[in-house]
Amino acid sequence: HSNREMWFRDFFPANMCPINAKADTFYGIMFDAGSTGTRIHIYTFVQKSPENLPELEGEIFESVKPGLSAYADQPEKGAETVKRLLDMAIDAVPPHLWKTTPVVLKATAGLRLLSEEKAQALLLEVREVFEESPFLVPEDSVSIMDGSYEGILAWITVNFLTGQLSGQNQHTVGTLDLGGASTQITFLPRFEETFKETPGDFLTSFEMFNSTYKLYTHSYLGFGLKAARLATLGALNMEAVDGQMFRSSCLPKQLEAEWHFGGVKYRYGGNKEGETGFEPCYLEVLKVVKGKLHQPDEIRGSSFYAFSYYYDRAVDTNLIDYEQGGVLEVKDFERKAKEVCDNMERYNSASPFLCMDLTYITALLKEGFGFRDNTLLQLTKKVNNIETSWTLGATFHLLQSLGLTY
Ligand SMILES: Nc1ncnc2c1ncn2[C@@H]1O[C@H](COP(=O)(O)OP(=O)(O)O)[C@@H](O)[C@H]1O
Ligand SMILES: [Ca+2]
Repeated sequence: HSNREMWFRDFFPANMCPINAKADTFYGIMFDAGSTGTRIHIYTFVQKSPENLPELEGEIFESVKPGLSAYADQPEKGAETVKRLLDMAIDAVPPHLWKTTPVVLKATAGLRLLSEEKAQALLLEVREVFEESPFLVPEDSVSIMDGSYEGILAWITVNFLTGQLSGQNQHTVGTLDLGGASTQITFLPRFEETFKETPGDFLTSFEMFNSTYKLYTHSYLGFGLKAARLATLGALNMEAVDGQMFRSSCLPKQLEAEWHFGGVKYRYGGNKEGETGFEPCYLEVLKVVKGKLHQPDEIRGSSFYAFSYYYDRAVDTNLIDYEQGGVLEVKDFERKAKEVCDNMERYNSASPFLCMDLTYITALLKEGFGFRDNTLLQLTKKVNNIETSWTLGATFHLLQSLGLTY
């Protein structure tokens, strides 16, 4: 707009100015290619004045299952799922803003676990879908995200949404993300001790909104909930063994079934003659986590935000409400694990993996990260109606790199 057209701006409060209402709205499209599903987040921002940060106005969210890695041998079909989601953005973004709206896809642990060749074939097909769209396709718009970014960006999202990244008196909160194939822990250390006793590759400096944050973050590949199921069954990285039956005391005795993950078929079942229940199950699961994770002393007493499968399993067992979320203690997961595992017949109609999943979450929190029984977990799916996902942090980072914000 020329200055002449905008002369009346000064006569209106910014948010009532008739031109402001639309002229300074812009969009960002971020795809989360997770191991269990692909999701599109279309964010709307409003730049109310040039000297302030743009404000997040809203989000449109949609998802499909399974994830891209399920199309390891049909990359074109995989990219087709992305195209269908991108069509939503065509409807959501006004046509005159298409060519300035960036679109980016970041894949997480599902693609990290595929062979380089298969992963690249998928990414290439997705890139073609983007190039054929009317949106702005930045360099490197389709990639596998580094695990440490996954944690950092989720931390940025949660702390931005809870208002901890603006103004003084920042009381940031740590984040726990439990995906299908990997799990992340991220927090801002308060004690010098933590920096001293932490391996260097668990610490990253990150710049956002004119501040530098030195964060503790790590992504454990193969420690997501579904990968942990395979590890517990002894089936992780066992692609070669066809038709083998994997048994566990964490599954209903009479169960025999098949399961597809990452394009591989697994047969699994309960301990027909042997033991079942929480005690033997906990011992099995313990083998997967014990001694495998770094335990920062500082986190033992502090509270964390937890989402993804922590949230889903807490909902499944009525520990929290699906809409509201809630606050739990680590020991609540253990109590539920015992209840479910020691009464497996009663929970048969739910997922046969419920006992194993809850037991794994308990072991991961206690023996993996070293949390106390009474550590508080804030379970949230949305804050102010925005999904608590790394995608928002990634979109801020993207806007920053495009010079649209700082
Ligand atoms: N928009 C979302 N925000 C936060 N978590 C989500 C969202 N969509 C799905 N999830 C959760 O992510 C978990 C699945 O992890 P996923 O992202 O597929 O695997 P990974 O992170 O290991 O690649 C599920 O618990 C699912 O509820
Ligand atoms: Ca994820």
